[in-house]
Amino acid sequence: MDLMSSTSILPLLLGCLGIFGIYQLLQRMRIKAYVQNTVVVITGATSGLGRECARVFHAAGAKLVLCGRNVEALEELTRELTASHTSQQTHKPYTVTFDLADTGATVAAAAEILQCFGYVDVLINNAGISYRGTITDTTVDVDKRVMETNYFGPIALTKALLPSMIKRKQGHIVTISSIQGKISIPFRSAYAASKHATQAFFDCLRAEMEQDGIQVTVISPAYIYTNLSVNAITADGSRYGAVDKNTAQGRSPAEVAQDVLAAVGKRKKDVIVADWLPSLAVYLRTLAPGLFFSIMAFRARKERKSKNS
Ligand SMILES: NC(=O)C1=CN([C@@H]2O[C@H](COP(=O)(O)OP(=O)(O)OC[C@H]3O[C@@H](n4cnc5c(N)ncnc54)[C@H](OP(=O)(O)O)[C@@H]3O)[C@@H](O)[C@H]2O)C=CC1
Ligand SMILES: CCCCCCCCCCCCCCCC(=O)OCC(=O)COP(=O)(O)O
Repeated sequence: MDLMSSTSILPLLLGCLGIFGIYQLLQRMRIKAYVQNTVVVITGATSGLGRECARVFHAAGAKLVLCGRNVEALEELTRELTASHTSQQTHKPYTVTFDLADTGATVAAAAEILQCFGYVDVLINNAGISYRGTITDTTVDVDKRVMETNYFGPIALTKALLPSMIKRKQGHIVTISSIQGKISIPFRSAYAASKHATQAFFDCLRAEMEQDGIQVTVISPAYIYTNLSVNAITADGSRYGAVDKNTAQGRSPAEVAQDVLAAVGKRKKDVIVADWLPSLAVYLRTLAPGLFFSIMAFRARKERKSKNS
């Protein structure tokens, strides 16, 4: 009987593994076919997740337009990508420099971006800044600065590029939000608000653009080991300047960039890129809000106490 069941289970297991392998292969082919030779614009390409996305999409054969404020960093990345050798046919990236917090500059940059290859297939709104502070100490100017970069900048760029996508009846808007676009964590008010606004805007956009054949993907990662906390602004607008423990324990940006590529290639609408705890927190916020709020209040008390001691 044992022999019978093991001889019938083994081929079944091998069959399942084979089907899974074929499925994975087909998925990879689908992603590659979607990205190869497509024009992909990446904001915040000078560091962290944006730079890794540039590497991953370049290696997949995309035609890149790399955006940021730091010309030298963009040029250095372009040199690195141009010198890299893969079996895949790759394309030399263009660079466009502008400050997303400046709406006029962003709209002008959109025209420059369109001139690079004549059209845009995929826009990845990745650039962003973080923030740390108590609400009572934070000036409204700081709230506005975070919103300018994380919300108004990406929506201005998206609005400026949309007409050409609508004309072509083709395009894909990708936005890097955060778990903090779904749940709010104490002492991150401006950041969480900007990411919640981002989630809301791009959810509306997805519905409005469906008839025009334009895809919208919102990606919400948990902690990634980048310079985000170093560049974060504080209650008085000064730079935070340190790597937080949570950030240092986060996933590698190269790994998350692979998840971004997969989400784009599979035309996902909304993706959480996180381990079980942040994912559970998102569900808890919806299913047991009272419990979630108590946990956040406890977290705030604990953090305040450790700062004061
Ligand atoms: N790190 C994390 O734990 C997580 C990050 N995210 C999100 O991922 C995205 C990328 O962040 P990450 O790579 O971690 O952080 P980094 O600080 O490493 O990168 C941020 C990028 O945004 C650009 N940027 C910032 N301000 C502006 C501006 N005003 N105009 C133009 N570009 C600007 C920076 O370019 P410049 O050279 O011009 O400064 C830089 O390239 C952000 O949207 C962030 O919110 C989401 C969840 C977790
Ligand atoms: C059994 C119940 C468990 C409920 C657990 C609630 C615990 C809440 C954990 C919340 C983790 C959220 C992680 C969010 C990570 C994230 O998005 O941070 C990335 C950033 O956006 C960067 O932010 P930073 O704060 O580093 O500037």
